[in-house]
Amino acid sequence: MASPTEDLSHIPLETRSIITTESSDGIPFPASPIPHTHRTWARTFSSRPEVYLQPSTLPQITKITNLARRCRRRLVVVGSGHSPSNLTCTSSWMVNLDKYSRVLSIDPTTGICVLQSGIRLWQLSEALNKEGLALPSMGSINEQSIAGAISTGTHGSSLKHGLISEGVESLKIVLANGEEVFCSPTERSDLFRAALLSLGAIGIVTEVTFRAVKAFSLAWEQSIDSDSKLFAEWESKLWKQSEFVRVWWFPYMRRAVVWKADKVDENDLDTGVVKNYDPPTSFQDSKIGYFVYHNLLALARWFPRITPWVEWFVFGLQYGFGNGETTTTRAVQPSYKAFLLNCLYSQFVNEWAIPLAKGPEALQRLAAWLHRLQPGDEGYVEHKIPFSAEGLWVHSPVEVRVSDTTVKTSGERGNRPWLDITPEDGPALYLNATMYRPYHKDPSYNATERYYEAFEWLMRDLGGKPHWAKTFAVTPDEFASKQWYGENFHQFRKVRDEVDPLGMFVGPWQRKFLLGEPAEEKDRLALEEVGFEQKPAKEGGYVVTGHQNVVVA
Ligand SMILES: Cc1cc2nc3c(=O)[nH]c(=O)nc-3n(C[C@H](O)[C@H](O)[C@H](O)COP(=O)(O)OP(=O)(O)OC[C@H]3O[C@@H](n4cnc5c(N)ncnc54)[C@H](O)[C@@H]3O)c2cc1C
Ligand SMILES: O=C1O[C@H](CO)C(O)=C1O
Repeated sequence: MASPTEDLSHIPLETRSIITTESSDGIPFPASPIPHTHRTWARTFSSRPEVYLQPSTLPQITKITNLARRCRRRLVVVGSGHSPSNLTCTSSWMVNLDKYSRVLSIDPTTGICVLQSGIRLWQLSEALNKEGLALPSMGSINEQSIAGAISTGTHGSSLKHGLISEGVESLKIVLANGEEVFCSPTERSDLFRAALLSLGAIGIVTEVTFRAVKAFSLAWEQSIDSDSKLFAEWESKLWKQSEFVRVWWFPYMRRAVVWKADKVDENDLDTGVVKNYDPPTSFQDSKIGYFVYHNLLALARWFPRITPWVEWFVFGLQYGFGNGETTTTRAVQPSYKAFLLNCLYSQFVNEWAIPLAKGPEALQRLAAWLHRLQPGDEGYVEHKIPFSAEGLWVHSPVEVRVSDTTVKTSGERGNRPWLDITPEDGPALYLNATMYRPYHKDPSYNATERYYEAFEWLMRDLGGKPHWAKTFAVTPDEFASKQWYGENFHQFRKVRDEVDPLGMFVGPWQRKFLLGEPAEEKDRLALEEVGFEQKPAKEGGYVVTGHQNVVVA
């Protein structure tokens, strides 16, 4: 690494001179020599950090933290930038751990692996597979860093599993004072429960000890059928029929795809009784299907009324126009492949967790609202949503998934994140309302805002809480309210304030949703970043700009 003064000509002189003075220790300050533009996966937000850092050693991470304090800068750690909100945006210092991503050890017998926290889930899956191991459960993609997936409460879909973070045995985290500390369910468990879902507000998670499971293949099948069948089987069978079950619901067709998967017996695979095979290429996985759907979505920006027809046409080609057995697709794939979903285009996603039993009511009320059903209409239920759906057309599917965080995690065991959004006393249902942004252009006629306003109203009415990573319009008071997190929210705050009293890991997102606005400007934290301004970007989405707090208490 060349001398910081040569490399960092794009950063303010004042900061540069501190960095230079502190650089006689021989530890490189791993900053990008050129300005970096950070973009979220969906390109909904971008920002220009003052410095972009990719450390590859612990001393470098420690040095960054110490220098950020000296230079009075906020630090943001970014994984793969897959969180859809402006959570990872900053004009201050951004740290990415793609070069701090080694597997430090794997024990094939116990499944315990020790990981540098920047490792992406696809890299981890590859490394585990070589040792005959796998992740116990996964969400729809494998691009996330392990730390990023943990930090927002990422989940898959299974009643036998909770959040991805339930496999975490212990963590190491570099705190704002530059020290790396260890935490686990039995050592500093308050810190552990905060760091397990930290939204970047606690420190830099540097090392993750994770319990993997024996590698497995999944025999999966999916069929499309009427949603009334789904509701009829909800309690008795739907979510219990296989270890992994996920559903995609199509509100205009009133149909749903059920995907279910079970582990294949190891002996059957070894002896060749069962063989891995991929499913046929689906419409949306083909170049033509991808292109056709993208353009139909673009057309629907101008002619939203065609949206139900687009849904029928595209998903008919994708899953079949009939119902039931004739639409079934099957495959047997290694787990790291079977879980993956083609997420297609830039999108907004608004996802909430509600108690599982409320699922049929949620979907029936949402359908009644979207279809503007009147008493006497087939499928009518009273939706009670106090907003109009007149002239509103929305995209599909709504992703319908489950988890049960009560099986392996709890406060008593010391491994339930303080900010876990799922019920503490039973299984959770996640509803994820997707709105695509064809060619990075938002749907027209305020469709997203209107849809999400109603969707969120309904989710609240059913006792839900929003997924931390995604889009939501929630007031800070709601997060801090008794009904939502009880004491847990305050426990998180207490730990946070103790380990980061100067606000090195606080930006406008954390301020708004986790800390709440201070009574007076002088009460802001010395290192926090403030004042996000969002301006429309030429490429679509928003450019986010913030600045360091200058009012030092
Ligand atoms: C296409 C797509 C599919 C998705 N599928 C699912 C799904 O199936 N289920 C689900 O629950 N979610 C899903 N998500 C959401 C996704 O899993 C989360 O947003 C996850 O946090 C992304 O990981 P990341 O590495 O990109 O983290 P980022 O988005 O970069 O960061 C997320 C948070 O983690 C913090 N962070 C990252 N690294 C560290 C670290 N080392 N130390 C401390 N804090 C850190 C960041 O500061 C930030 O607050 C999906 C998102 C997309 C775009
Ligand atoms: O946020 C998410 O995006 C995909 C859906 O496209 C998914 O499964 C999420 O969760």
